[in-house]
Amino acid sequence: MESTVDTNTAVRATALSLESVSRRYGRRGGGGREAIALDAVSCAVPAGSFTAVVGPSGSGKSTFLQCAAGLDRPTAGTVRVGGTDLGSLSEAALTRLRRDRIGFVFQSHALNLVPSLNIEENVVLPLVLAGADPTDERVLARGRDLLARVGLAGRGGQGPATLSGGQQQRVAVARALVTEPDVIFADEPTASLDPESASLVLGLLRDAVRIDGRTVVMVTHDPVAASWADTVLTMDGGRLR
Ligand SMILES: Nc1ncnc2c1ncn2[C@@H]1O[C@H](COP(=O)(O)OP(=O)(O)OP(=O)(O)O)[C@@H](O)[C@H]1O
Repeated sequence: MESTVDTNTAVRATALSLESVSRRYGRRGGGGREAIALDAVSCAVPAGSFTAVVGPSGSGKSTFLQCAAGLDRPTAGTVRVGGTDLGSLSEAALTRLRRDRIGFVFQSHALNLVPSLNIEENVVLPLVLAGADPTDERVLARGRDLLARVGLAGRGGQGPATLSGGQQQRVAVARALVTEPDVIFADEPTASLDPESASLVLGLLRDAVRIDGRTVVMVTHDPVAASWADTVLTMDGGRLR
């Protein structure tokens, strides 16, 4: 096992930190000005909190999430997840960190789940990718427990296509919880849902924070969704307001 988790309590109390993180994009074809999607952004997200990142279109929300979650590498600055400097990791180590210590819920339920796997297999997929035996009773029990938690007990043997969009997003939340990650990143998780389904998904994310002490960072353009968070970070022109 890699000893990447810092045992210093002060460090562990911050689940995610960005220090002067910038992400610049060169103009296509090389001419003209570069785009500064993130401009020296610094913030510290405490463990066990629910943070929403809001702001107008093009303000840098997606770039913030991509850099914070190790899906993109910043041009400058430092991102730490659970005390680990993502910039110090090789691509392979970064992939392992994303798999084991970060949970993801994406915007489109169609993109979240693997259609060829049943619902329970989707939930335990991060454990199986990390080497767990999918037939191990403890793995199966964990999948069943999480499906019950998101209100889908007994549906594990079905395919994702048999569920509504809102139900599929609840499966995605269950999967994001399965590894007990340091941070769960949610990118517009309710964008394609009706208000009732959206409330169920947001309630599950809030419970993950309140009951399990998980840390959730959610990008949204929806003020109602943002109102479920403890802290709202507002982006404007690549900066935090
Ligand atoms: N691959 C890229 N190449 C060039 N510019 C980019 C690229 N990705 C993003 N940008 C620019 O960076 C800025 C921030 O984009 P970003 O997608 O992070 O904003 P956003 O707040 O998530 O927007 P939206 O709410 O519309 O998704 C925008 O000006 C965008 O045009």
